[in-house]
Amino acid sequence: MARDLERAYIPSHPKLFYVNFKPGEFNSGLVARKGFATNELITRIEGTTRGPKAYSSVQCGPGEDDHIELNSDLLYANHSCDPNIAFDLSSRDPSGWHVRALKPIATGEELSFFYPSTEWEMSQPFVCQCGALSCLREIRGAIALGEDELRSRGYVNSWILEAVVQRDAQAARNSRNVA
Ligand SMILES: C[S@@+](CC[C@H](N)C(=O)[O-])C[C@H]1O[C@@H](n2cnc3c(N)ncnc32)[C@H](O)[C@@H]1O
Repeated sequence: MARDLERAYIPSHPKLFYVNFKPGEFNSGLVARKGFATNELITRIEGTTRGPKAYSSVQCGPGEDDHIELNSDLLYANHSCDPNIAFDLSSRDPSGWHVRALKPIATGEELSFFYPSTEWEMSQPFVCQCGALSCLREIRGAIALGEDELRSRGYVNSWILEAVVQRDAQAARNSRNVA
């Protein structure tokens, strides 16, 4: 399958990054074609379409229907527990959605973001192979994480933080009611 995709591949952002196709399912990744400085805008997130939640979609808000397909090489950005880019979709105006660097990135480095920073509950949870010292191992989405854990990964979209705060406040109310 990766072979067929590779044969038909037309880079969407040829000056910024490319897809490193690897054999097998879900093994490919996105690689920087140039260096980026911390906080540098890498690209705006444009040309997206709304769709159902899927392994390929990115959550763009708190609603059930707030999922987009990226329709570009950004699809191949893998998850890392120690990410070097952020998918920032917190703006109410989609023209403000963008990808930026969270740390200095060298040419040839893989670009990866922290999936729970956009996803409340992954459609396809997986065992993480990012290799980071701080690896969480099982990636299920923000639903499985505490606020501090989320905040420690560089960037979290606003509606994810709000959902975590609401969940924790509800849990605190419930435990007070039981006591
Ligand atoms: C949107 S795709 C990312 C591109 C994918 N690697 C590919 O080749 O199509 C998301 C899927 O990639 C895989 N993936 C992404 N990051 C991963 C990681 N850190 N460890 C293991 N699998 C990962 C998972 O199967 C996940 O459902």
